[in-house]
Amino acid sequence: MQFRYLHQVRARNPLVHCITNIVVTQFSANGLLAIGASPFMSTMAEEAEDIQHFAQALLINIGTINRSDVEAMLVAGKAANRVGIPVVLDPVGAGVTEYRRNITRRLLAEIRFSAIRGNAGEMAYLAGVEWQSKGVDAGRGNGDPSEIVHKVARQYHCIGALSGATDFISDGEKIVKIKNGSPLFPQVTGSGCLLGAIIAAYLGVAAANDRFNAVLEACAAYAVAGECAAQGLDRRSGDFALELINQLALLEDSTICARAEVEYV
Ligand SMILES: Nc1ncnc2c1ncn2[C@@H]1O[C@H](COP(=O)(O)OP(=O)(O)O)[C@@H](O)[C@H]1O
Ligand SMILES: Cc1ncsc1CCOP(=O)(O)O
Ligand SMILES: [Mg+2]
Repeated sequence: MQFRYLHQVRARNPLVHCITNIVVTQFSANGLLAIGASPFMSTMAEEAEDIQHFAQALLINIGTINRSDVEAMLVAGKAANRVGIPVVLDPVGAGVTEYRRNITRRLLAEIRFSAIRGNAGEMAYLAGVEWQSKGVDAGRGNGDPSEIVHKVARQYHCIGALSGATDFISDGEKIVKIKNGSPLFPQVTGSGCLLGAIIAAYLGVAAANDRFNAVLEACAAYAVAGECAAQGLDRRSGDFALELINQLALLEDSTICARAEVEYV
């Protein structure tokens, strides 16, 4: 498989407007800088419309959402849809409380998302598949992740990306799995959220008819960077968080090409 989007991201330095959670804001911004994108973290409804006129992509992440964030997300999301830039949803903990279920329903009804990225629990909730999520973590379930991601992509007319030990990506027709990664990823809070931000950066440089490949490449690049970062670290998850940022900065399309284990399902 050819990998070419990382080069595009570095060449074009897309501005990614992130309305994200307070746990991960700095980590996400540093990860975006490392990959070659330009983060703009703003949660103000007052400027949310203006930003869409100069940003290349918008990320909406509901991890620690409050009332004013919801307002900013709706203003930003609708403006991004009007302007035509891609919008990514990270439905953190979407199904676990009535509050999050209501907000998720509203966002999905009022905004068209180009991609939705979540862990198995979050994506199973969106697909209406039985699953035991554990707060913001994936939890446990018997559902087939490839069916879940396919269902999310079909239902919301977007690219679905279900992350975990194996990542699954679908456009509602094709389904691909990526086996790269590291067990240190789930030991670092914000590692899923950063993937959502990087997907937004990749979509920010992709043509509208090539979004499946852009999301696939973003997931593969990120998982490969994690694999490189984990080398020799044993269980040192603190070092992994730092080294992941270093490896995103050092990553080359040729490394992704040599290491990525991508298979059609
Ligand atoms: N057990 C694992 N082994 C390898 N990679 C993993 C594992 N769990 C998650 N990942 C990787 O971690 C990144 C973040 O995904 P994930 O942990 O599912 O997100 P979240 O933090 O939202 O639950 C993805 O690149 C995924 O491939
Ligand atoms: C721990 C936590 N609590 C609310 S949001 C958040 C961050 C979740 O980040 P990620 O899904 O990337 O681990
Ligand atoms: Mg998450």
